[in-house]
Amino acid sequence: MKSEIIIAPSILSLDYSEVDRQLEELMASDAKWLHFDVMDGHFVPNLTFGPDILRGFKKKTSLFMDVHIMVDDPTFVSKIFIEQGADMVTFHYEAMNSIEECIVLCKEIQKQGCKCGISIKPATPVEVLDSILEYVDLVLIMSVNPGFGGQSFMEDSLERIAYLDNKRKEDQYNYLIEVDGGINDVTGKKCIDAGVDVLVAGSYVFKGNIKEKVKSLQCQK
Ligand SMILES: O=C(CO)[C@H](O)[C@H](O)COP(=O)(O)O
Ligand SMILES: [Fe+2]
Repeated sequence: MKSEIIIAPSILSLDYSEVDRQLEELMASDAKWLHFDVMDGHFVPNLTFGPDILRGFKKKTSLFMDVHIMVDDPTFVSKIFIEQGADMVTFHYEAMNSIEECIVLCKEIQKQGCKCGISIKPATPVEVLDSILEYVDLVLIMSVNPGFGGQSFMEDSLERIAYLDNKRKEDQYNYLIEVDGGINDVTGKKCIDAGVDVLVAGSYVFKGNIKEKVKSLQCQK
């Protein structure tokens, strides 16, 4: 079955002196999601947006809000962003004490009416996620070390995507597979071939013509 790839431009790379114009271009593009990177300066060495910024974006656009929290305390932070209208909250396995604790938080997020994703950094073996796969709505494979936009795609992410795609077919799970970091028209195509459903792209989309850049990433599975 063919399904459309979802493009999730990351607002980490938005030009904040031209937010209105860039958002309008984005809304006129084929992008259906907006990827919202939350960094706390501890889990990753960078600081980004708080919940008020999400509320502001919600007033401007009806794009699906894909909130990626790179924080030490996902239980506390997820609640705050759900209250401000997150449609999906994706937290990191590495920020939690165990996979059992991840499953508990996943269920709590879903109970609050939000979809839940789980993410792993490049150095974490993908198999650690096996027991949470039946519960999550999305798995996010980080294809760079989280913290900054503009880094190069790590090629071994492709095997991790293929593992999750096979597992989903074998065990009839329903999660989406998302990839984040160094995505452009070349690396994006490789990820699609490996089985990805959602491409996050920051610097690639916001440098140049946004509509054309989104289109160049969008193709059929
Ligand atoms: O989570 C992230 C960084 O931690 C961002 O979503 C990601 O880096 C997007 O930027 P780019 O497409 O430029 O790599
Ligand atoms: Fe991200």
